[in-house]
Amino acid sequence: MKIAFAADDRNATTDAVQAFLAEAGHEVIRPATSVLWPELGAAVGKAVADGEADFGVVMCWTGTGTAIAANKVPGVRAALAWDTWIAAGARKWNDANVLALSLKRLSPDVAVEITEVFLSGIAPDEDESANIARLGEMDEPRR
Ligand SMILES: O=C[C@H](O)[C@H](O)[C@H](O)COP(=O)(O)O
Repeated sequence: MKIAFAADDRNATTDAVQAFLAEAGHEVIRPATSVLWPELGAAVGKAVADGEADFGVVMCWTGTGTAIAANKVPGVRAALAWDTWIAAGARKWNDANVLALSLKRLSPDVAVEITEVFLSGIAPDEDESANIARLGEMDEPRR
C-alpha cells in the first residue's frame, strides 16, 4: 500500500517504523516539508484525504499533536494508538485512516507491532452499521 509518513523527531522508534514500512513492501511517501507537528500532521492528512496515500502514519513526542493536526483535514480519521488492541479497534470501529504514534513512549518493537496491526486491520463491515452511521454523522459540520 501507499503510506504517507512523517515525524517531528528521529530516534530508534521512528527508524524502526520506517524500516518496517519499507520491509513490508509499502510505498512510503513523505508529503511533509516541515518537521513542525501541526504542519506535518496536516500534510500527511491531506495526502490521505486527497487519495495520494492509502493510509498515513504520523509520529511526534506524544503522538497527540500530529493526530490533532491530521484530524483537522476533512476526511481524515486519525487515531492515537498505544497498543495493538487500540490500533485494531481504530480500524474496525472508527475506520481510521491515519495512525498516530508516540515516538517517546513506544519502544521500537511495540511501535512496529502497532503499525503492522493497524495496516492489516479490517474496516467496519455490515455488522458495524451503527458505527458506520456514527462515522457518517461526523461528516456534517458541527458548528
Ligand atoms: O503533540 C506534540 C508533540 O508531542 C511534539 O512532538 C512535542 O510537543 C515537541 O514538539 P516541539 O519539538 O515542536 O516542541
